[in-house]
Amino acid sequence: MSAILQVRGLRKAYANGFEALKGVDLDIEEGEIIALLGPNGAGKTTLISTICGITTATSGNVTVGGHDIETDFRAARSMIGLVPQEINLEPFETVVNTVRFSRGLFGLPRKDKIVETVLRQLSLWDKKDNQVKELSGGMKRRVLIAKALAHEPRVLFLDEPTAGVDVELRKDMWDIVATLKQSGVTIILTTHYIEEAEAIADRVGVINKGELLLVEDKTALMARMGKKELAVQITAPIDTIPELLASYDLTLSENGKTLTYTYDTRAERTGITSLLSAMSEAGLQLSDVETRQSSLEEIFVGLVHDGKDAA
Ligand SMILES: Nc1ncnc2c1ncn2[C@@H]1O[C@H](COP(=O)(O)OP(=O)(O)OP(=O)(O)O)[C@@H](O)[C@H]1O
Repeated sequence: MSAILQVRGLRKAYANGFEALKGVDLDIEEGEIIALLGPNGAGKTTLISTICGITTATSGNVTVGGHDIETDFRAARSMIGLVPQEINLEPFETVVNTVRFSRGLFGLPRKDKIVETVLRQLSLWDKKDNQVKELSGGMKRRVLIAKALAHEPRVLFLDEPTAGVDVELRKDMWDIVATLKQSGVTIILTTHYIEEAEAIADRVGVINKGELLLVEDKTALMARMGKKELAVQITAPIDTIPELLASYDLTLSENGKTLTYTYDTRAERTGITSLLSAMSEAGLQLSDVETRQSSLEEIFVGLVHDGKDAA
C-alpha cells in the first residue's frame, strides 16, 4: 500500500485570527477507511474543507495521489469526492440527472454506465427517475454519496455521515461504506461517535482543538478507550476503603456511600465478580449497582491530558 493522501504541517487560521488547525500531519494509505473522531469545533470540517480546496490553508501542504492541492488543484480535486454534512440537493431534479450533473461539473464526458454503477452500488437504481424531493432523508444522503462518486474519485470524504440519523439508517450507512471500500475507494470520515469508528474504520485519528492527537489502529485505540465504571452504593457510609479491597482500582465518594471501580471492558476478566465477593467479605452491604461507560468527552479529556504528560 502507498499513501494516497499526504498532509504536512497543515495550518489554518480564519480571517478573525482563530487557529482551527495547528500543524496537522497525516498519511492515508490507499484503500483504507480512516475515521477522524473529535468533539464539536475540533477542526474536523476545517481539515476536510482545506484538503478539498474549499478553504485555503494558511501554511503547510497536501498532496492527493502525488498532486499538490494548490499548485495542481484540478488533478488533485478530480481524485477527491466530498459528501458534505448538509443535504444540498436540487429538490425538483431527478436522481439520475443530479448524479450526471455532478459528473459534468468535472468536465467529464457523460457515461451512463458509470452513473448506473454508482446508483446500483447505493441501491438507488430503482429511484433514478424520482425527483429528489420525493426521497426519504436516508435516500437523500445516498444521493449525496452518489453525487460525490460520479466523477470516479479515488478518495471519498464523508463529513459526519450519520449525524442526527436513526440507528437503522446509521447501520445502512456503515454497510454502504463497507461496500465502497471493497470497490477500492479510500474513505475518510468524520464522526462524533466512537461506535461508528469502531464499526467501520481501519484506523482512527483523534482531533481536538486543531491538533491531531493521535492516529492509531482502531483495535489498539478502542482497547485503550474501553474503560467502564461500576458504581456500588453501600448502605452504611465508610471513611476509608477497607484493606481487603486495596488491590482494586477503587475510589470512594465524599459522602462515603459510593465505591467506584474502573475496569477495562475488553480485558479477559473484568474483576467484578471477585470485587463483589471481596466487598461482602469486608462486611459491606450493597444497596445498588450501576455501570457507566466513559463518555466521548471524558475520553478526549483523558487523551488531551495523556498528550500533555507525554510532551
Ligand atoms: N469561517 C470561520 N471563521 C472563524 N472561525 C471558524 C470558521 N469556521 C469554523 N471556525 C471555527 O473553527 C473551529 C473548528 O471548526 P470545525 O467546523 O472545523 O469543527 P468540527 O470539528 O467540524 O466541529 P463539528 O463537529 O461541530 O462540525 C471552531 O471553533 C469554529 O468555530
